[in-house]
Amino acid sequence: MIKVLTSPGKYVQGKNVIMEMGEYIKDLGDKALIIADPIVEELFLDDLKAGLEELNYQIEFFNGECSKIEIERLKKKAAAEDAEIIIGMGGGKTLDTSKAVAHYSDLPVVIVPTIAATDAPCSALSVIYTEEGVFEEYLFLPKNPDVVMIDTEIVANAPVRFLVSGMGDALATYFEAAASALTRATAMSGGAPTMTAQNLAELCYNTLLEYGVSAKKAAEAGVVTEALEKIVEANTLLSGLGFESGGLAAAHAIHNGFTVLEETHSKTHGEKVAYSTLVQMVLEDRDPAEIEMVMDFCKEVGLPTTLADLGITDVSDEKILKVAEASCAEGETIHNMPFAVDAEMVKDAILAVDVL
Ligand SMILES: NC(=O)c1ccc[n+]([C@@H]2O[C@H](COP(=O)([O-])OP(=O)(O)OC[C@H]3O[C@@H](n4cnc5c(N)ncnc54)[C@H](O)[C@@H]3O)[C@@H](O)[C@H]2O)c1
Ligand SMILES: [Zn+2]
Repeated sequence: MIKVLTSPGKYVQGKNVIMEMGEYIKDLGDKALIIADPIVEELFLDDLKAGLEELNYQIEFFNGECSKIEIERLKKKAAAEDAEIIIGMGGGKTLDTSKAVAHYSDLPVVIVPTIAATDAPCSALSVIYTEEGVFEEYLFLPKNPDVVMIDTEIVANAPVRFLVSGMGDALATYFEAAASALTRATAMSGGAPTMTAQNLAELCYNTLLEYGVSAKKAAEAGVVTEALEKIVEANTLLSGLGFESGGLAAAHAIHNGFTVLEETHSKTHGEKVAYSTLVQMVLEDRDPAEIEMVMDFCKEVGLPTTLADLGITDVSDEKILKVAEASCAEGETIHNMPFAVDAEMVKDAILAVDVL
């Protein structure tokens, strides 16, 4: 059995690091195409310009969905501009798109998350959606980003819901890695989990339970504290390395299932993943006290624990079965669970979490 751990070339985190961006990327090339979430123009274009003083760059705004059409559009733009580096700046969708554009253009990529809402920044993976926002496929990339740089001042001042969503995404990491370790499933890294990945996933979970509430309060006040720094690292780096090299299992497959319901489209990735983590715990028949502890954590930080919280108010067996069937599609990570899982079981577990 071959074990593989994969990671970005460099991870940089801290207050106002965006002002020093040029320093960390100057060796990668001279001319950059910045693929920016439209929010960048509104909120921190000046800081970005200050951080890139000596670099030659063009900014192109992201269209809103990480779809094949958008990736193709930006790839053409990179070629037209003779870009030597792709810089992705924004939320998970902008970052995933930037990674894919860099891959197809054969260029290095620098990832600058402006929220800590998912574990997308560090991975060698882009999640592709249709133009309508329905999950389409995972695009596996040959390497992780060259640099990931996250400015905690920006994250602390973003809407709190995003930091909480990142905790939801990070919450799944330990449970999915633990399930994958039992089956020794091949993780997204291309090998079985190392001890390192499993321990990072566990550190991620413990950090959430210990510092999650305090970090949320810091973000509500718009201040950078050590607790906030710890949660940003858990959401971005620990969860990223933990899922990619530790393995995914039921929770993310169930998340993908939820995307078939239009009602859940206004909920974030992390919110759907948090609920799906509870569903995985029920499937696993975990100790009710442990499930209750995780539910209490979700309630305390504001993650969904009912289907209504996920936007699904008109609940029917038929509708939830659709979610469950999509979760169990061939090739889904739910099949990394240490026991056979079928759509009926998933449907019942989704409904059970709602009543719990
Ligand atoms: N590739 C991976 O390994 C991986 C892992 C987890 C999730 N994902 C993907 O990530 C995506 C979800 O990412 P997301 O939740 O970040 O969504 P997103 O990229 O849609 O961003 C959410 C919103 O936040 C806004 N935003 C960004 N920065 C902001 C700021 N500082 N202040 C205010 N608003 C800001 C954006 O404009 C956007 O409207 C999904 O497509 C999911 O599949 C990928
Ligand atoms: Zn995720």
